[in-house]
Amino acid sequence: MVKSYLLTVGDYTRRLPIIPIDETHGMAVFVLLGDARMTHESAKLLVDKIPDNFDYLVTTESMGIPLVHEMSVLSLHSEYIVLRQSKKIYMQSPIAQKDYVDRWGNTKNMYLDAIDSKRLVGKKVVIVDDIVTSGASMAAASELLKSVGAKVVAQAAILAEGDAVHRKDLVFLEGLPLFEQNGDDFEPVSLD
Ligand SMILES: O=P(O)(O)OC[C@H]1O[C@H](OP(=O)(O)OP(=O)(O)O)[C@H](O)[C@@H]1O
Ligand SMILES: Nc1ncnc2[nH]cnc12
Repeated sequence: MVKSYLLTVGDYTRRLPIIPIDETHGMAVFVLLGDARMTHESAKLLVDKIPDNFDYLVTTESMGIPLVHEMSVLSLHSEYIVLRQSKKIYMQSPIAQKDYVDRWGNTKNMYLDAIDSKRLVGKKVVIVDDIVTSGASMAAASELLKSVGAKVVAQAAILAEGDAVHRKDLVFLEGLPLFEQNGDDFEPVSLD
């Protein structure tokens, strides 16, 4: 019985609080933003696992941003691309991946600045995120990138949560279980 979950990535261990996500399930909350050591460690390990030969790392805001920044520095790529969750006034002709359904059942959009889309035509990209759960964000990013002519050569995340551990098309560092509620406590759902 646990109310927190100990996660180790490389040399660092974090105690993740478990919160209820519905009446019967819980999730261990992994917040990368602000954790410079974990970001650096994860970036170092992920860079070693993705193909060497790519043009851009791409992420969806927001938690993936520090990670792709660090991975770009480590892999000697001077630029990276961020897909936005809202349309910004300064975006010129933003390209939208519309109405994808996230794992909470919410309808979301994803936007790419047309300036970035021009840079991506025919380029090899690696999509990076902090965590993949339902895969909805990664799938929407992949569709959007392919629609502008980029070639997705790998998909990578620090954590694969729940059933995402079984994905063969995902490079990841660690599995993170989902949890079943048992009274006031939570038990991890097996990742097997
Ligand atoms: O595989 P999925 O079910 O799509 O879940 C994973 C996504 O959820 C989180 O992002 P969120 O949309 O919560 O935004 P954030 O990065 O700003 O926290 C996380 O950073 C991933 O992008
Ligand atoms: N376990 C988790 N912690 C924080 N954000 C998430 N988004 C999806 N799964 C998450």
